[in-house]
Amino acid sequence: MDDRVATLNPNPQPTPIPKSKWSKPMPSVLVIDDDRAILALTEKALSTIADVETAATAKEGLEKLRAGAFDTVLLDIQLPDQNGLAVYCEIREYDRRIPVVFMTVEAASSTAIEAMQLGAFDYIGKPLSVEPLRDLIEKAIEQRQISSVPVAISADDKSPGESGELFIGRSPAMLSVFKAIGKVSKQDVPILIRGESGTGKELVARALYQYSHRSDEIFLAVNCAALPDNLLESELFGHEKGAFTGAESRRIGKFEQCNGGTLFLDEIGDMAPSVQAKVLRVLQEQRFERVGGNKELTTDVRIIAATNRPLEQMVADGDYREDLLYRLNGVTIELPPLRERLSDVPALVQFFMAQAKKEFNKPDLEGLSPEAAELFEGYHWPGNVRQLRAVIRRCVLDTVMPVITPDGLPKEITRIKAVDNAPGGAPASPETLDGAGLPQLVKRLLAEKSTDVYAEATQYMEKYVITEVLKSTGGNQSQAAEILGITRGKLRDRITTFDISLTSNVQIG
Ligand SMILES: Nc1ncnc2c1ncn2[C@@H]1O[C@H](COP(=O)(O)OP(=O)(O)OP(=O)(O)O)[C@@H](O)[C@H]1O
Repeated sequence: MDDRVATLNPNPQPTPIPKSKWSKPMPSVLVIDDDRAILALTEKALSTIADVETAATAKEGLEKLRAGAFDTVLLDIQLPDQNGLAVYCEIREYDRRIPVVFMTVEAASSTAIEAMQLGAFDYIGKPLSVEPLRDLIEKAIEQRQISSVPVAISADDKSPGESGELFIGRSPAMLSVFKAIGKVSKQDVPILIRGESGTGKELVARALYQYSHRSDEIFLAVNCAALPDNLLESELFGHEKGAFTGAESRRIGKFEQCNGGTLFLDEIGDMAPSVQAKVLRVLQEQRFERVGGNKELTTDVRIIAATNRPLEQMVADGDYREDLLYRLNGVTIELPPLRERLSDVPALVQFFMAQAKKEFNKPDLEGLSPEAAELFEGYHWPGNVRQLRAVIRRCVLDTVMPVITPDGLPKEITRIKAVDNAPGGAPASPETLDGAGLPQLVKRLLAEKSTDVYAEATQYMEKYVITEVLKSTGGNQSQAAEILGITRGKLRDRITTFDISLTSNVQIG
């Protein structure tokens, strides 16, 4: 280890990486309400996540909107000089991609519901509570960033400009991906993006949207794995009042809200059969019903879907509808894992290094030493580009030297040569697979300055839980799936992913 580093930092503690959730330094939010107390409250509540501008009338709000560049508008439903819906229509006219969140007095006023049918982002009831407000506005800002930060496709060194993102790739595999994006973005057909986690599927979705004929229309994203099945159905298709316990008013779903626009369905492999059937119908006929409703609604939405799941295998296991796979699979863009295109690593390193140097204000940092660069190009990157980006950010933040040497790299990268260089193979974990190993694992990962603590700890827990349940069923996978509350296909998927051996881990046979 380098002496100077040791002297400067004898007991290295991982330094928290500042959140750089947004591509711009600080997003901006416009709040329009005639109640001064609400303006003061929202300004204070949102000041940690955004620059907040306020306006007390519709006129003032619309003037400010046109003069500034806002990422979200928080709008009172009833203003002294104009009705909220009319104001919404003017905002929409100006830029229909700015998310608008309504503040309502009744739980769900008919105006708010009408506005959502026209594409408003959401509504929130008064009196406002700080946490839910902040969460909702964060979601709205994220939506705005996803749809409006330009994704520049680059096979060379061109800069993305001040606020854009660069989609890097020079390998033949990535050049084919770029070609495919160019070819299909203007065709109004559903597209399925496939690839492991962290390979850039969301970037492809955003590029497809931005180069499409619908680029001035709304773009909404739904992560199908993030919601339980019944909530996902209601999120996508909406529900009627009284459709289920807790459905106190009508709710507009994403398919209705996104009419005319593009809907990005992330993790489309993680949908219950009932939701799969409804999505298939929208794909075939552009028709659906709200949950608990019998009125047939039509929508004109372009679907871009993404998954990292083995859909063909899931069809074979009876966990996924073949007709839905067939519909989705018409146009597919396949993103190869980073280990299969290691020639992209130098350009990615250069790009993320430049970003991190700027962000952490380290203009004198020269880059990676040749030995460190070689390790980067020899590593198998199980977390793909997301992991590479996180490692670079961590290294840039932590280094006190002008050049990053192997000593400054996380152990999983330097260890790899000695431990396991097999493509896709995860480095061996010294912790035993009993629940007690978790604190030990987290401690080790922190000491190693890992940039993948969440994924590694979650995998450890998942592997532990699945192994224990399999033990309890004597290796019977159907029973185990039932007890775990997951499908057999998902269980099989996990057994393969975590390399759970029924003989050595579960001790069957
Ligand atoms: N080729 C690339 N060039 C530049 N940045 C990239 C590239 N690929 C991925 N990234 C960056 O890596 C991170 C992960 O990408 P993204 O979210 O698109 O992956 P994903 O495949 O959608 O992952 P998941 O399946 O986990 O949602 C993002 O910060 C993205 O900007």
